[in-house]
Amino acid sequence: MDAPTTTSSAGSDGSGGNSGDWGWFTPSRKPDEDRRAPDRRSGERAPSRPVNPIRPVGTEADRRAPAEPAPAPGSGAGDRHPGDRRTDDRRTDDRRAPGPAGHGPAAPGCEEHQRPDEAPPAPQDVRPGPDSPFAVPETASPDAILLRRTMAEVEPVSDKVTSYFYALLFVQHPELRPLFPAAMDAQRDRLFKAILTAARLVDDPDILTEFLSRLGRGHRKYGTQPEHYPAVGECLIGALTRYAVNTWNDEAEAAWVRAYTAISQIMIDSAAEDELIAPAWWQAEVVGHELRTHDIAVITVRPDQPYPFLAGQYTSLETPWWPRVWRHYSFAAAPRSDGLLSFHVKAVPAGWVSSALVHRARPGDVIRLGPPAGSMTVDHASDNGLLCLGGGTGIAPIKALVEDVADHGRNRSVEVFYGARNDRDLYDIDTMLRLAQKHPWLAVRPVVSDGPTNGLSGRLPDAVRQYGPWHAFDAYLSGPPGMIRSGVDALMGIGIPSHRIRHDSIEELAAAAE
Ligand SMILES: NC(=O)C1=CN([C@@H]2O[C@H](COP(=O)(O)OP(=O)(O)OC[C@H]3O[C@@H](n4cnc5c(N)ncnc54)[C@H](O)[C@@H]3O)[C@@H](O)[C@H]2O)C=CC1
Repeated sequence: MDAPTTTSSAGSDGSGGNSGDWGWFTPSRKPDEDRRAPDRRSGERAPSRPVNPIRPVGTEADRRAPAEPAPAPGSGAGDRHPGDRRTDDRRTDDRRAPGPAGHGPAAPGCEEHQRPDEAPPAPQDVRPGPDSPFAVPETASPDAILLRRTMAEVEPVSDKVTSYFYALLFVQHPELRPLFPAAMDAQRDRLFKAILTAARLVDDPDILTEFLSRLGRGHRKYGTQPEHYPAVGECLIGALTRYAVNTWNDEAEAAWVRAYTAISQIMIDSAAEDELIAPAWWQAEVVGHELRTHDIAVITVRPDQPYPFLAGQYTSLETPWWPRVWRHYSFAAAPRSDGLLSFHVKAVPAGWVSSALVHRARPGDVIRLGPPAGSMTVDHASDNGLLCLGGGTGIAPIKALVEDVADHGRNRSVEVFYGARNDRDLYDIDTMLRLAQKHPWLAVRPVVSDGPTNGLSGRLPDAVRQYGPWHAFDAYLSGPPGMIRSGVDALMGIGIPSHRIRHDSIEELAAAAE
């Protein structure tokens, strides 16, 4: 979320608070292909910890009750500065069920909940259409049909559902508030989106288990405990009950309770297994901070204990200045013998974490790292070449991949197209060209889209089309979401099949860019 999140790589720092791995899921691989933890001891399993059954919050009468227009903790008006760690303002006096008229918790931002004197919305046909993300496949199980119907109904009002969900959660369970960032802006839809993703995958147990296991492990760094899951489940059901007025009934509720119970169980079990082999987070001291442009820094850190990862992966990172706000960054170097890790960070407008890392962090500061994640890694069993497109700071994991190929000594052909808006933004070109001088199997081509250059002009995908042939190459893309989208289209257009194209989750990159 972040309080439960993840998948692919990153470098993401949108504005607002969030944490975690929620939105990062691209179901690209089956669990047996997951190479997330190179040193994971596969045989050892933690005993399953049964999840408590969840109990729906509220009653039929409550559903129609209005919300009291008071801000919920962390919801705008009531928010403190996100850096403020105080937790002494828990609204224990508000600890009551979402209640009869006038006593229910307000959704953040005082959103318009239904008033008691309003007629309930007329029942409508809310069956998901064929183009809906919640379209019901013919093979769907009865539970999946019920879940998808609910989702299709609440999706257009997901903002309200999410606000109400968090209002319920923080009023009913104030003890959970400190697990979340002080400012909830970006966090708000992460948890809910992840729940919906899980519910959508309910008929695909392999992918669902992979997603939830990653999520469960990723939640350890937020301090999530097994006993928190029923609380979240109750409030989820409470929010759905209120907003899925057309599709909610006993059957739907039972399906959601079953789904949520199964979801929680997988997350709890994977967290328990992970506890046996890895810390919930790593502390890392900043040992190098190099400002490459006015807004891009290369930061080197020393973890307090060994940090196993693969080149091409990313991690989540929390700074001391914005507690509980986690951002994703890719490792900018392959694993090193001295254990140091490096990141490329661009300060984006209203990006709290990125701005702090670029303009405030200094050697000696201590940050926290979550576990490694992402599947944009090199298949060392293949002889294919690597075609790499790195846009802006998206060059960071590409550099790590190049080093990884070099470390494996197989001299596979690697062709890097390094895109930037202008020459000045090619902040890592010297490093990349040095690598190319050292390794005859590596070619690096700078591509500048918005200004004069002595190199290639235009957009990365167009530049790639001018070269090739690429039929014996696997493709790796890293950069802004628009570049990934157009890059994937271009590569598929020139005949590279989708299973040989790797990139981080576009959804997450897009969310981070908001
Ligand atoms: N720092 C890190 O570790 C990582 C960062 N990222 C992501 O990379 C991005 C880097 O942002 P900036 O450096 O500001 O890059 P930018 O916005 O300056 O663009 C970099 C390159 O991508 C091209 N590009 C941008 N939009 C495009 C589109 N719609 N179609 C085709 N080409 C397009 C540009 O022409 C330029 O060549 C961020 O979204 C970040 O989340 C991705 C992976 C790792």
